[in-house]
Amino acid sequence: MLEAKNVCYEIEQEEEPLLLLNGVDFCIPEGHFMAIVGPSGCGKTTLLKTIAGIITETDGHFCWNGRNLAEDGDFEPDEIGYVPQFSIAYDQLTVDESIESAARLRCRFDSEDELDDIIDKALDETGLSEIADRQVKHLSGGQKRRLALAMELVSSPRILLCDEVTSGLDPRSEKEIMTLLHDLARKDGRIVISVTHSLADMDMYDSIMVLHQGCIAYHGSPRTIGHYFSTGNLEEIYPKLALRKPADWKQSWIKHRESYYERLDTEREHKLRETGTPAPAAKRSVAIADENEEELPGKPSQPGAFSQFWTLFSRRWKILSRDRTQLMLQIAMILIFPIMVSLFSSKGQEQIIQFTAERSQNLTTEIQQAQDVQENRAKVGSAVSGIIMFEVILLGLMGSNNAAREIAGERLIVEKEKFAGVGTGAYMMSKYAFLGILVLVQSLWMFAFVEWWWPYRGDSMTHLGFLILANAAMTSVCLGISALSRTPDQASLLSIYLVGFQLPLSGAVLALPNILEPIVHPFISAYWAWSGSIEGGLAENIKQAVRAIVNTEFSAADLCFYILIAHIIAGMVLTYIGLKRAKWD
Ligand SMILES: Nc1ncnc2c1ncn2[C@@H]1O[C@H](COP(=O)(O)OP(=O)(O)OP(=O)(O)O)[C@@H](O)[C@H]1O
Repeated sequence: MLEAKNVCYEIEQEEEPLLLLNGVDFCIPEGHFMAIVGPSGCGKTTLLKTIAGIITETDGHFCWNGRNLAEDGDFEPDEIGYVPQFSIAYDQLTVDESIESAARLRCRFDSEDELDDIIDKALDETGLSEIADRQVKHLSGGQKRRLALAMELVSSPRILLCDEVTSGLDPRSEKEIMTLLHDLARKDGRIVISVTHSLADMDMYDSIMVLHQGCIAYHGSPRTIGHYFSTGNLEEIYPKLALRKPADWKQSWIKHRESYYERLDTEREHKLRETGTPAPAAKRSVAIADENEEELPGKPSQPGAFSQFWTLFSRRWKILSRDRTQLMLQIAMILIFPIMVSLFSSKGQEQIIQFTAERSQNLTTEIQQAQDVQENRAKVGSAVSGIIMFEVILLGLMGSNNAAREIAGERLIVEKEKFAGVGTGAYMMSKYAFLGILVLVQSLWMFAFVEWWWPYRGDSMTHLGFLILANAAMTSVCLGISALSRTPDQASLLSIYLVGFQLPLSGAVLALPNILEPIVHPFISAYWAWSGSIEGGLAENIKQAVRAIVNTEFSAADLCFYILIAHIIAGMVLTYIGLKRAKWD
């Protein structure tokens, strides 16, 4: 039994308190199918979110089978299912894969056969078996709603909360979804609460709650709603609500509540007798439940963190492999960026070869050609510095492209999956593992391709290490931005700015004013990768040539290494903080 006891939800708006839920009281027994209706903005979704625990009531509390959810802990993730207004399935996956992914993330099972049974049951209950292999992007609106329900059913929740799951559907699909919800309430004694705008087929519900500006104006049988509002036409209820203040409706309901609840009890007992189900001890209106009520047997528990990580990680690869645009962009960047560096490097190559050759000749020849060497040295220094910085900047750009939308672009799905029990750590590590592979492929290919055209003069492995770190640092920081941003566009914009500032603020082109350098450089990963690669890896004569043309001080390779690692860690911390914060809106 689910009870609400004087639940209020208040927010501050323009420094004024605004009561979105005003003393909501109700009691819903098992196997009950309830609609929450009311004019737009009356607080339906807010009530659903407080029941789900997505937002916390500012006064009052909910009880679930006698358990005070505010004091004794919220619902377990597998006790409650929440079908939001937005889609929670990836377009690139099939119906079957979406349900499988939901099941792997939410349920612990002993064998693949058990998993198959869970998936088949969800497909069967929602009537999706025949289109199990169809991709989500090809589903109709009604089929998508069914899929959302199927993804909730994998954990056999005792309460199913549905937010506008019939909105935008044609009358036939709407009826089908309502019949499905009705049947789901009848099965396993599940409570199904459906927020809806539609006043069609109200008879299918066991009870209807009418909300008016956060107050309950009515909660009772669909057969008595017309009598309560003194109208034979349900469409007239909303205009009638506007005729009285919400507080008056609330008082009126409190006065008449008991008699309407008794009628609801009678109807319920009648229904139970019809279906041959024994009546539970507690009636809905009395609000007394057995605190020691047993859990339904056979409920699957949550899977471990590694299992969730692996499901998320493999799902991410599957989505990438089927997302043509993303895949083509990745391939284009991986292939084209190194070609760009190599093309630009070809001009400096001749001088570098000459310069290196001259240095290897005997001393007398070198002195004779000293003037030429001086000239060449400037060209070589500028070419080597430019090529390394070009590689670093392009890898930074790839890093930003890798990560900027990675979390912000699927934020609502993340929230939904967290709500269903997916751990923040598992989610975060799946992103780092996925992006880590991209970083390695991008950096290795950039290094190998450019190396082939323009062999690095010095310790190539050090150079490679700094290229990987440059990409990893930018990827990690941009993932942090993505986790903290409100929208994918905001995350993209911030990340692009971050990349855009790397070159001018690195000091590779023009030295920064002395006063700014120590303040700005710690945040510029391109500086540390460029500096580390030059200081730590280049042959001494080339290093001297670079030093001669750059006014910026280089830092020791060890320091560059540690600062880039610090950038990666800072990105991880930001990502964790961003993921921990709930961002449903
Ligand atoms: N975080 C918030 N800040 C300010 N106002 C809010 C916030 N959340 C909700 N509201 C306001 O509270 C009221 C109730 O919102 P809610 O989404 O619960 O309404 P609803 O009945 O579900 O509306 P609809 O039927 O249009 O979806 C609305 O006026 C909404 O603008």
